[in-house]
Amino acid sequence: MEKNYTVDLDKYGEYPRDDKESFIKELNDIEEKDVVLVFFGTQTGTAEEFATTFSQEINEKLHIQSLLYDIEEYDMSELLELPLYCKEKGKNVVVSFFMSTYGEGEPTDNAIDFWEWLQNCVENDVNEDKPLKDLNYLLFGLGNKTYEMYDFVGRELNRIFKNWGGASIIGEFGEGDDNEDTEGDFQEWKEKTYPCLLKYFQSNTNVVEDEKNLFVPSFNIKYLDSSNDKDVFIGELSHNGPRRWGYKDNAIFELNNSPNKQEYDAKHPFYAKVSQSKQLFQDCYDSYNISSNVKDSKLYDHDTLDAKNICKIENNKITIKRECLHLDIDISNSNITYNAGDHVAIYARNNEFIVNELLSLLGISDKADSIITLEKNPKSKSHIAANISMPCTIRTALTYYLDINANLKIRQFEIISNYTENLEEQKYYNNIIEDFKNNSANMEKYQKTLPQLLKECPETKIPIEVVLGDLLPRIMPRYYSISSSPKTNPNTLSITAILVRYPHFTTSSSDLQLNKMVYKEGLCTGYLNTIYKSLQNEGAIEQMINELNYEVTNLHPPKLMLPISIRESSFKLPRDTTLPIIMIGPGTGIAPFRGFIQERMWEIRQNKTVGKTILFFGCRNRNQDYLYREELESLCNELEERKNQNKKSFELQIINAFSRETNKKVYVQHRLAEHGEMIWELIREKRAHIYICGDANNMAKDVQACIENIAKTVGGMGDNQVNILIKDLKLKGRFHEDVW
Ligand SMILES: Cc1cc2nc3c(=O)[nH]c(=O)nc-3n(C[C@H](O)[C@H](O)[C@H](O)COP(=O)(O)O)c2cc1C
Repeated sequence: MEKNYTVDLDKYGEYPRDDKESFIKELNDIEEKDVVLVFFGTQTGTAEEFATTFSQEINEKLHIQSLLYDIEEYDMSELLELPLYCKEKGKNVVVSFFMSTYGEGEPTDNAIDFWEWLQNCVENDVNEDKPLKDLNYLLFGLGNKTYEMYDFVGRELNRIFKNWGGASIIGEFGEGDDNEDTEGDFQEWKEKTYPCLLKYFQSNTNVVEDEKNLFVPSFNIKYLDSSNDKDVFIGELSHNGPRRWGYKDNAIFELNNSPNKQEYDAKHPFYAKVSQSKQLFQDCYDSYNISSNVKDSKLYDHDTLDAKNICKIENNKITIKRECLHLDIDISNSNITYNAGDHVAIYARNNEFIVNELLSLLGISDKADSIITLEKNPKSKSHIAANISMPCTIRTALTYYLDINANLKIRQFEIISNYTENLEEQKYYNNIIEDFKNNSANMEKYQKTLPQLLKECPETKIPIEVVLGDLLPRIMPRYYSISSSPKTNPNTLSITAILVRYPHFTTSSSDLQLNKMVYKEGLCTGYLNTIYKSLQNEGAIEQMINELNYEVTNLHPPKLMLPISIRESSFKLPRDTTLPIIMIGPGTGIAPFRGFIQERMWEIRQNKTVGKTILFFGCRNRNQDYLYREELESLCNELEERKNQNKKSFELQIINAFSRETNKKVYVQHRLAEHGEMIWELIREKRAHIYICGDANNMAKDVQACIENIAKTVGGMGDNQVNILIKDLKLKGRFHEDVW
């Protein structure tokens, strides 16, 4: 496309990378004059789901063309050119953003380039020019109010756009609070936004909500009779093309087409062998009361989820086993490096049994291994990109690309409701949609996955192109704090994962009464558990190697290997090893601290001077869920012995809070308060670093409040001084949080 409009872009600085697409070019390729551009910045997929819903709904319900974009893939500096381009071409464009906040008020990984560029522009003070003065925008920020920097990215973006002269077409911006009800917030925002959009585009269409069969699938499915092996995706994420695995010298390795040594990153994870895995809890259970409106509490799904061994129902109570896994992941020959405190991304896949179950419920078991592609449906105005890498088999799409384990959201119920002729089922879907409109919190009742819903509503027949193209979100990587130090073993990286399991109650479509118990497993921890269990079988690895074959319809990534990549974190030990550290990490919050302690042990064995190292750890009971107890005790003994032998040693103090050992609930913050004087001395006089890891909702806040209280009671500070102290500690990198 020839650009015959000019803006002096030089002074705004280069966009961070030059491999970006041009959205102006794509805008130019379509005939429509009125267009909404929809960008999303997401880490775990919520912003993408909202952006997709928004984009689809304005196509379907408002009949306005929209284009949906992953912000990472586009040169966002074109925003500055957009007003002029529109003027010249007579286009009417609204840009919309769905942006999540991560870390401590940071952008998501896919928004980093955009964010860097924006910051650079702000530093260069371009707002003098009001470069966006003819740009109309919409913004929905996603965050969680328990974080200090709530919706920082959304708020900051709104501030910058306003400064640059942009105009929000609804006069404000939306925010979704994950701590309360993001979906409800989104619904409210849409209700305000849709009439404004129609008004803006002077459209005569009304928002059509209740008309049936409005939904037009975005794609048609095409079955490929045969396909070149090399083109068929078998579950890999990389844009660089399919991967193959081979086996040589006792090791499985990736057969790489490129002669260069492979660099592994988020788009191309490394398939790592799990070299060791073990259970860390003993006899630990969670108990839930079964409410009186559950008519028939019996276990369901027990074949696929091993429920009989995990849950018990007795006396109106359901008891679910708590388990925590330790996995050592082998990263030798990968070139991967990490630091203690970094995160590892794990790319989970769906449970094989549930995939088979879904295939059967969809009535397409016979087509599971057919190679397909999705092609744009000419009848649809939708411009969404499919969430799967194509061509691939239907089984591959449902195993590796699409999250079939996620609870359905309202938009999905709306789509599904188009695909049943059964009056009971229709009534059921209408009820859910109505209930949600009355109060979005009602969705709590309808937490179910697609396979669960199809079991309840067998007359619902959703075409596979809708399931693959419109219905299911993509599987997003899950992040874990690494629980080891590379200093101890550069070829191993460990994770500590508590298995996510909780009870669910299903309804039957005919009476809307809760009537069956289902126990639900988290996607990634369920996957880790499958690997753990498989590795307990003798000969598991040999069997996996035998399964590596080269028939395209049978090809899959090695089943027992974990696709991983590293995400750097600012949660780091002080470079000066002599400084004391205070670590507070109950439950799996201990993970990075295991790495920190390993690293300090390594330092001392190298004869370095290491400062006082204190860990506050909390759990229920020392005999059930005290993570790494033996290991920690043995390290304390080793240090004691070093002292006795007049070798260099350091003080490792483990202070425990066991919440269920006595009648009184004791948590880490209580133990912290008991040691107030020592904590204060370490902070004020010894330049200690403080680290908090674990639950963001309660623990992290209570711990910070406790430290503030120590500053007041022991340090004699007033409220103002305490605020300054905490800000100062954060600024100087002496107060770190890794919370979720
Ligand atoms: C590790 C982590 C850090 C987070 N940091 C923040 C934050 O600083 N501010 C905020 O408002 N929300 C924060 N959140 C909450 C997310 O923004 C929120 O859950 C959002 O809905 C996620 O959207 P996504 O699925 O599109 O990534 C954080 C969440 C996690 C897991």
